[in-house]
Amino acid sequence: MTMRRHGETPELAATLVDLARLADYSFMDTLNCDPEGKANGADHEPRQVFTGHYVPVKPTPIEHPEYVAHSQDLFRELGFDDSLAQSDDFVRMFSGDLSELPEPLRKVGWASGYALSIYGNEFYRNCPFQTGNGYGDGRAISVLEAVTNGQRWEMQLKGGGRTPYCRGGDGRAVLRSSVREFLAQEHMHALGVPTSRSLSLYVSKTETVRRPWYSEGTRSIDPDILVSEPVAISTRVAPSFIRVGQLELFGRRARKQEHPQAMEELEKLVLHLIDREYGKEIDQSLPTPDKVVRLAGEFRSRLTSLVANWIRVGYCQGNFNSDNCAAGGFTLDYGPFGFCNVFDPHYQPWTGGGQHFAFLNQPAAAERNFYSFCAAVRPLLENNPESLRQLEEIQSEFPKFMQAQMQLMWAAKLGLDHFDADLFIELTRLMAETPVDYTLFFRELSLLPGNIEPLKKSFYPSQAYHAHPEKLNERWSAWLAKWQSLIPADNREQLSSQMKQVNPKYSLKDWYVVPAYQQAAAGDYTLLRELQSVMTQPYAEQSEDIEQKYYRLKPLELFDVGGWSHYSCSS
Ligand SMILES: Nc1ncnc2c1ncn2[C@@H]1O[C@H](COP(=O)(O)OP(=O)(O)OP(=O)(O)O)[C@@H](O)[C@H]1O
Ligand SMILES: [Mg+2]
Repeated sequence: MTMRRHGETPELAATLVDLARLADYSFMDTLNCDPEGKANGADHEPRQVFTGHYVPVKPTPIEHPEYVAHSQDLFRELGFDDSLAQSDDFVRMFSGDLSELPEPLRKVGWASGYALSIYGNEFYRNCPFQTGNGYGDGRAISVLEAVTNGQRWEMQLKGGGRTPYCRGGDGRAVLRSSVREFLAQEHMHALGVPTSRSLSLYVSKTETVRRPWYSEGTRSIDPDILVSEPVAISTRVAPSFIRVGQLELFGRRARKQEHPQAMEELEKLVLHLIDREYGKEIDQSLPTPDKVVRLAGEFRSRLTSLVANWIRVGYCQGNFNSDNCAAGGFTLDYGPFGFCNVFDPHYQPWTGGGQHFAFLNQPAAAERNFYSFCAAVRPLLENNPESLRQLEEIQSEFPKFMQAQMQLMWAAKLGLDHFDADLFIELTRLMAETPVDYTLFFRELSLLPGNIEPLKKSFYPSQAYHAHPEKLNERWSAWLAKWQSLIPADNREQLSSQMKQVNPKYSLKDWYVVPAYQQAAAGDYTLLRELQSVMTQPYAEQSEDIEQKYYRLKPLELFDVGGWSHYSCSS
């Protein structure tokens, strides 16, 4: 699909011919297909999948799809014309109906199995058969691999209907969670944080499903009502959707010698991962054990950098299990995530997630996922003590690398060349005690204030502050003076603009998104479009009107409100 040239008819541009030209399904021959999978993809009942990397599955289209949004940025990168997003055959394909696709596009998509480790502990209970063979993409179905400008992309429908891994679920996603994920992916990309991307979002005008959710204004921790919500399909795009959990599924099978091809299937998946995600970093001609060791080193650097970036922008993934940890080292699965308002090391929007996935615990959670990754690939090194030793060294040095990334990140947020532990510790104390709005504080600091007055814009009213304003103000002033003595005195303008590239002005807080998806459910996409525009340029100052709306403290009455501040389930 190319840019529409002048003089071309919309009908021509709206065909899928160019998309078909970009299509490349060669992986289907490299990887193993589940031998029990039905070739026509009519495989929608939960069942055990014992072998194979993917199962052919036909998506279930949503009824009467309506266009909600597409990512103009990603369309541009792919060379797609914006008008395509609303053209009939594009809408049909990306709302789940593959039945009329021309060759070589395929009328059947695919889903993959994966395993789950929660904070490093292997789980089987999540699988309805208690074996792990029934867990995986329960509602995510890939429909296309395409190569454009030398980059290969996999396109995956989320909410595209049941797969053998649906575990009794309906295979659907609702508009609410789809809007959140759609906006968040493109926002993260604009923030410079590696992520799966958003292609398109369509909603059904007639089909709804019931989900537990929060009544308006409730402070209940758990959802207190069941609501009927329109179903939607969003399409996300990435070089691959291989998760640490997916490597684990095959690693566990190889470790337990579950079937004769188990080791070969693990090796194929690992080589596929390298090809899709690490082709530039890892030499094709190396023997597998060397490739595995290189892979571990590269993944460690991506993962540590990713998590430091999350913390830089105030992001909490919320559910950082191994099955939500992309092996390509980018952000995946925007379910119970959140961007923090108040700085709080324990910030965790998902009430079911526990403290181990909270904001500043994410480096430790990443470490656990990295250990699960190492355990998954280890069987490939069994006969190779030297490679095993190297893998163990890479694993044991994870905390050191993670800490180095964190210190680099904090130094950059503060505009410093070096991390200063004392300055940082006093800052986190002050930020927590006052308390401050994380985004506003660092953005105001990026303007290099001469005194603490401008920083007060980020202070939330609190008893602690009001009880002893002089005391805290004094400590803030002392902190600021010390900070000023550490930043370079010359070229302040350059320092300020550098800090503004690290400290975003806008981030996608939930209290901005709730009204947008509520409006969208009523068929009005005005707010959603505004958020799309504001949040895809998060470092820019933007207009005064936008600043007044989106650069401010969270209203106190919205704290602790279910659906606005926390959720027990987000799907
Ligand atoms: N409505 C549903 N129907 C079928 N399966 C579901 C449904 N909701 C979640 N699942 C499956 O439950 C598992 C855990 O859910 P989780 O919230 O991590 O994933 P998700 O948000 O669906 O997906 P992803 O990780 O692909 O972004 C996943 O395997 C997912 O596919
Ligand atoms: Mg998930």
